[in-house]
Amino acid sequence: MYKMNYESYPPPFRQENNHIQNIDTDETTNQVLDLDPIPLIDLQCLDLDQLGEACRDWGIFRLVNHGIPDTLLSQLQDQAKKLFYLSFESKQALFTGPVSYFWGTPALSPSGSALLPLSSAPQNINWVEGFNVRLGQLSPFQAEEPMLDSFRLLMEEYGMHLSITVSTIFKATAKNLNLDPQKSVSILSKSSGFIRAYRYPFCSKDNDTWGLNVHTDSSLFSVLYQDHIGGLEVFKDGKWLDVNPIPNSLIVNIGDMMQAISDDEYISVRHRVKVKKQERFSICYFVFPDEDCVIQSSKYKPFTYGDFRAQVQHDIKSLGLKVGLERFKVDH
Ligand SMILES: O=C(O)CCC(=O)C(=O)O
Ligand SMILES: [Fe+2]
Repeated sequence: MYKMNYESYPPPFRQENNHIQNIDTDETTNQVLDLDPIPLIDLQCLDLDQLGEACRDWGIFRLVNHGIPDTLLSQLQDQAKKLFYLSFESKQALFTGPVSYFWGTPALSPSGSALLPLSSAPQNINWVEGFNVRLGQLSPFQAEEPMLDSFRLLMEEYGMHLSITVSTIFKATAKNLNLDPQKSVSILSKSSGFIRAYRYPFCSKDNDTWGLNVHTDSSLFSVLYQDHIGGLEVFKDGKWLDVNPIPNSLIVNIGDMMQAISDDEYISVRHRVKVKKQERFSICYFVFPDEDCVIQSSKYKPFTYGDFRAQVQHDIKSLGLKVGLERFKVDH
């Protein structure tokens, strides 16, 4: 049971009724939601055709029997919440090194700081704050603040579980796409993943404020654990669809790197996050190819993930948006 804490919000997110809303009640947690049409993949009896179909037609699927202990997921969520409820000033001061704090924009540099100063476009602020966790650099780091240190340990454990899960999925997709096993084994980086814990603050405005604007992920795969509030939407056949929160399941997205590797057979799904009249928490894991691994395909010029990331960062700084794979198309 948590109570909202006004001081924990970045100042632009502080609205008059922040203090009365958002007492996490058990009724909402136990709410049973209808299953949406998002494909369901069972990791314990993985069906390659079903998986391939989900990646081709949807670019997103719901993963069940994923093997990640429920207790770990709920501990992670609890610990993230505790950290989000610290005062805004403490969060700004506390998070340095491999765990950084951000708000108002999801566009970060590789070191985890905001790419653009928020003052440059206050009207485009994303209604979100988060912790960015660089998994490869987590181990040697020990936080003095005990709460942060437990968070670090949980993140490390979660990252280990997820790298196994994602590697199983990646191998299955490589088979489904008939990729050369020798080559594909070297694509998935063992060290470059990162995790983001998000809080989408309560928002009373019903205007064009978004938690996250429409985007595709740059990753190979992204794996999302979301709470019971909802807000994530995916674009499918010209329409936006809600991705309902279903207990004990994870959401897997295909990202741009997987779309390129698959020669555009798989879709890097467009998605966005709506703001709600309740706070929402989610935790997202992203996995990438090694920075200097060359991605060969018939649709794109050979490029490395390092090239891609540099281009995305350049476009965000100069145009204010990510152009993405279009930049690397053969006939561009
Ligand atoms: O929080 C969510 O539901 C989605 C997060 C997301 O799309 C992202 O971090 O790229
Ligand atoms: Fe995303």
